[in-house]
Amino acid sequence: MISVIGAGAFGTALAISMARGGTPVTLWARDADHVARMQADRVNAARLPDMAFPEALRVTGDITDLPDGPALLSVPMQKLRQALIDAPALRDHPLVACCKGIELTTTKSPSQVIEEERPGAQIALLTGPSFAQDIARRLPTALTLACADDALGRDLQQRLTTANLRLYRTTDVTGAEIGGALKNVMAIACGAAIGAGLGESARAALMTRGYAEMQRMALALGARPETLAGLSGFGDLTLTCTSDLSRNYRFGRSIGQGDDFDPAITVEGAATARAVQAQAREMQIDMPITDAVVGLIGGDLKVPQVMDLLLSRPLKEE
Ligand SMILES: NC(=O)C1=CN([C@@H]2O[C@H](COP(=O)(O)OP(=O)(O)OC[C@H]3O[C@@H](n4cnc5c(N)ncnc54)[C@H](OP(=O)(O)O)[C@@H]3O)[C@@H](O)[C@H]2O)C=CC1
Ligand SMILES: O=C(CO)COP(=O)(O)O
Repeated sequence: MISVIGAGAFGTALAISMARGGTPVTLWARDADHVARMQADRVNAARLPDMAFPEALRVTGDITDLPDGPALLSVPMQKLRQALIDAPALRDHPLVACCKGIELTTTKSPSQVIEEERPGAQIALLTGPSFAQDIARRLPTALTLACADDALGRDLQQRLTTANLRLYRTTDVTGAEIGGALKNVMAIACGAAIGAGLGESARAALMTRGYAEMQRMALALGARPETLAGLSGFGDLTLTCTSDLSRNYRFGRSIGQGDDFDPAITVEGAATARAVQAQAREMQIDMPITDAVVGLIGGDLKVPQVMDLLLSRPLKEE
């Protein structure tokens, strides 16, 4: 039995994929009207249209109505702490964070926020390159299941793998979290470059130097280099920086084009860029692309100024 907390695009896609194999899945949403619509229509028209719910998927608005077994926390990073505060019934379940980002107010990662709110809880992270639409459409996807406790990680890997969702395991939670958080920041930078007409070569440079920033921060925090080279780092960076399906990329592109962007759309990299900048400054790590993204989002910099700043940095070894 599996619970999914948060009926956004990703939580709904995971719930659909896991229930298709016959595993009973309970999908919890906070809004009573949304719950009623999903129960009546057997589809999440608001967040993941046209994807019918399998029989084994049950929708509830009652947080005390969750079965035993792992609970997948699928809310945006900046809402994770509040979701845990609002869900006291979530106590003995293994908690699997499905969000990508760093908390702006504390510079904590998903697992650190969960540990603060539920000391001693069994914690894991599900991350990596996958669009909700692809998972729900049964397209093949591969993700990282990160868990410091290898025995728990093995158990969750077995329970959460589905016919189209292949999970790889790691005990390097820090590496997986930093990769997932920072790739969104780099996707905003790439979107801005493409939106401003700077071309594919500029995007390749930003992806590569962005990867160097991801590694610099992750390794300083004790992560393993191979995690960054895996699905949760290189894999997700590639997907998010190159696809129109990515909200972070599209947000960046709108900045590059000087267009408005719907503020209701989840763009994890925006708050995370500011959180990472604060953390990098404290750790004295050089993160020029992250700095540029913060400047672009705040409106302090325009894309041509950013390119001048990045291109005029002192020449150095790669
Ligand atoms: N979409 C995707 O393709 C992927 C997303 N992810 C990650 O998954 C996470 C969630 O993203 P996604 O599902 O796309 O987001 P969406 O914007 O589709 O949905 C967010 C969901 O979170 C709910 N929510 C917000 N605040 C709270 C709260 N305090 N308590 C409970 N629920 C809350 C919202 O509820 P309400 O509707 O009531 O506002 C909504 O259902 C992000 O970190 C994202 O990076 C990872 C891989 C793929
Ligand atoms: O994390 C994702 C793909 O792995 C989804 O990316 P966006 O949040 O940018 O849409």
